[in-house]
Amino acid sequence: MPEHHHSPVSTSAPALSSPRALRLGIAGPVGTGKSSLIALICRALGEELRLGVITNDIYTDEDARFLRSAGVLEPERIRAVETGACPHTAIRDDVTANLLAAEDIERDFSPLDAVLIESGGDNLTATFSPALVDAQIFVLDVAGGGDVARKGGPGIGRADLLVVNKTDLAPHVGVDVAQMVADAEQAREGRAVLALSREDADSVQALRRWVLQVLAAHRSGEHVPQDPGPMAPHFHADEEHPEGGYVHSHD
Ligand SMILES: Nc1nc2c(ncn2[C@@H]2O[C@H](COP(=O)(O)OP(=O)(O)OP(=O)(O)O)[C@@H](O)[C@H]2O)c(=O)[nH]1
Repeated sequence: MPEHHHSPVSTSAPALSSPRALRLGIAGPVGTGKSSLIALICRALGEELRLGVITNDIYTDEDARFLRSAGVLEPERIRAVETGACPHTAIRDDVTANLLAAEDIERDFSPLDAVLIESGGDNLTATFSPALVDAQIFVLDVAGGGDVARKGGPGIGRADLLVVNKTDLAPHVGVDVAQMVADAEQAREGRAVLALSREDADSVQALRRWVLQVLAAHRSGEHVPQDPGPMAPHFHADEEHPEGGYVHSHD
């Protein structure tokens, strides 16, 4: 056999010249609407962009199943990482499982424009490592109270976009959305804040524009991934533990 052989891969366009998919993280406390926001992005952009989704849950693939049943993307384009432990670890300290999932989905559906990665867990300050995502959205909702945005934390203060979600509920929970957005803008020193509701088409359009803008900046090389900083120490419930759980941090 000769030493050399012809590669079936075209050599005219080196793979490195096309930037890989934008990896966009979505974090935020439990129930603020992360899965729903991913569904909104898929509905608003699924026709014009090639998308993939990765969800993180401790022991289930519940979020992935919700998104598959919402019918916003082909089911194969939605994958679950079961973290088996603190889901924040899988997006912050040991991102291996998520990186592998991102690389797999990018390869299987090549080329993809963006991969949306949903954080699991319940912590108010969960942040993604810039080793995993190029940009991140932090989601709060009005039902969590108007004060949350003002109190801040790494995700709230320094994510690329802060979403104040479910604004349609504001009148029912006595929250002044304009005030909550103003407080958030102050806590974020002018970084982007978006008041969102799935009931408000204009706000969904604004979310769509933001994603397209970040994608364009990622492709042109203008976008520089930021690290919002490690999340604050937090409590994990654990039945086996004598005190019912333990506090740990991701420094
Ligand atoms: N009124 C209203 N409800 C919403 C909106 N977006 C999401 N929800 C509801 O909020 C609840 C939580 O939404 P999810 O998308 O499951 O939230 P999540 O953050 O992914 O939840 P976990 O994965 O459990 O952390 C669901 O009952 C949604 O239907 C919204 O814009 N307005």
